[in-house]
Amino acid sequence: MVELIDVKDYAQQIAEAIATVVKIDIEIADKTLIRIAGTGRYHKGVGQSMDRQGYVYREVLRTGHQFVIETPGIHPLCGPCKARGNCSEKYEVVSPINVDGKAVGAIGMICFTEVQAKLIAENQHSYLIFLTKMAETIALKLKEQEFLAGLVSANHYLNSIIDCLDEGLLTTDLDGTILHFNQAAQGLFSANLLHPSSRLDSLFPLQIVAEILTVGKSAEDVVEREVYIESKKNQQHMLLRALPMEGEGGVKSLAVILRPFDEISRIVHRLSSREVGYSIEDILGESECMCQIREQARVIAASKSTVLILGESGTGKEILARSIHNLSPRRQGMFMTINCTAIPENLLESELFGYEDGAFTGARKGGKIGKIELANKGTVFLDEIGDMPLYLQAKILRVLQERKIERIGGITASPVDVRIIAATHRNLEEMMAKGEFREDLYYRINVIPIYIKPLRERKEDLPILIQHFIEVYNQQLNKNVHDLSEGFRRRLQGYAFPGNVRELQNIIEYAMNLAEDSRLTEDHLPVRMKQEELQEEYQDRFNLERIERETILRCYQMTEGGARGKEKAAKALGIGLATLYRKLARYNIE
Ligand SMILES: Nc1ncnc2c1ncn2[C@@H]1O[C@H](COP(=O)(O)OP(=O)(O)OP(=O)(O)O)[C@@H](O)[C@H]1O
Repeated sequence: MVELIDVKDYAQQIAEAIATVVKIDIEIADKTLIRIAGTGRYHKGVGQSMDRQGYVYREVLRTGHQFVIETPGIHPLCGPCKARGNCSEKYEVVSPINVDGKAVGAIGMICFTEVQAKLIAENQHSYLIFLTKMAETIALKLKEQEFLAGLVSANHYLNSIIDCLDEGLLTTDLDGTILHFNQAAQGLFSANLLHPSSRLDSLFPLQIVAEILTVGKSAEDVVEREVYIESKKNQQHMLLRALPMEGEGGVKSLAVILRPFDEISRIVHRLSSREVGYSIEDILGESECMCQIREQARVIAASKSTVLILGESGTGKEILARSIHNLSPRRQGMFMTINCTAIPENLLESELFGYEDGAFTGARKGGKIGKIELANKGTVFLDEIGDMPLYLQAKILRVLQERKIERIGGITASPVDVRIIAATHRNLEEMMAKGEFREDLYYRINVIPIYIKPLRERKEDLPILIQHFIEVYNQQLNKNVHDLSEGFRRRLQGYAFPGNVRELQNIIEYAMNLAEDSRLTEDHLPVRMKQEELQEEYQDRFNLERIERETILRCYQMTEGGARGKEKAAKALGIGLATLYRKLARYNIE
């Protein structure tokens, strides 16, 4: 809030101007009765309190009205004054200085001679109007000062808001001269590079500057480009966004916003990671293989070394890779899955490495960042690496060796800090032997190999996995299944699960959809499983030939052997001697 004292110099000028014209002394006080301006004998007392003699002023401030005192010293208002009856003043006119209807001070004309007093008395009306106008002039100055102070504080406020931003923000006119910038922007550039009136082309490459300035031509265009800024400490990879600032009369300036690229990846990761937040505890299984894998994942998570996960489709290679990432110090970074089979070969390279502006016909303007670069400070999961074409294997090898990435059409390689986890269901050694997989890459990625056995070789994991998927689908399908028929169990136990855990999950989902009560039975199994011949173990258990061979062997072993033994065995088995000889030969028993 601006006070009268804040415009005291102006008040003094007004007081002196009036005094010069009317040849009468002027005295101005604020609302606390401090003399803030004065001429003649009052000049000395500027800054002092009028508390003990300013009784007329006090009344003017209280009422907000103008007062004319024709008999100072004996007027009733002068009652408490110590100069009462002995006052040197001859005539006094005091006007309030009103701001928004409130008296914030008072201005008075004080006569010390009879001549002055007579002059005012004879022209009282004109003098009163004049003094009122002067009071209004001071009040206006005060309002103006208040308005300016408001502007200054709004400006401070806006500056502190833009200084709060983590993003670098700068504004420029349509010719590329910098108008304004925030602290974050200043922190980005080398000393003295960024200052009011510096030029955009001293901060960014000419091509980017040209693109930024095109934004000024239309209020709708926005330009987004990657830039590398030579900052105070090092080179910084930033995303630049330029947009027009619409003002009165159209676009007169542009805003340029700079964000660190890493941060963008982190945001993408935060937004996309919710459904993929696997932890190592989500990898179920009591088999020795699974227990060892969980243990190994915990140990290797902290390292940066490449991991190669081997296993058939659906064994959980991807969830293992995600768990390793989530256990690692890189978990704040991105987990980027690249399925080398799913992406057409001609697109895979640009997906992985990105490209520069104009790298090839049809390339997007401004270029494109590749997935490996996007995952900087995170993990890249190269799924089905066995399906990666040989020429790309060479490029991946370079990333692993040099920790640098070069975009298609690029001339320089930029550093990239990613951990690679590769996976495949294929036999890379066989592929290597046939020349389908690079030997050097194989040894680079095979630093920490992890093999996940197929589900049929770790059937002891079945109960916990079945239980888990039943719980999942009880929730999803709003069911209450908690029991399995013996037949259901036996079918699953005997099944070979060519699709591994993924197939088991599908089977349970299917059965849960059909289940009408709390029990899953054989009837709920997919047709392919019901039609399936009894599976390996089952087949094996009831295989007649095997049983016959074992019976003959056990029986013959109980005899003393030789011709006599064979006779005894044939008799015990209830078959002829010739049949026994035939079967012994067939089953290779001797
Ligand atoms: N040990 C496990 N515990 C819990 N769920 C598992 C396990 N293994 C696999 N799954 C589940 O099986 C499905 C397939 O897993 P995932 O995609 O990780 O397998 P993959 O080996 O990467 O398959 P592909 O090679 O076909 O890509 C997922 O739904 C996953 O949650």
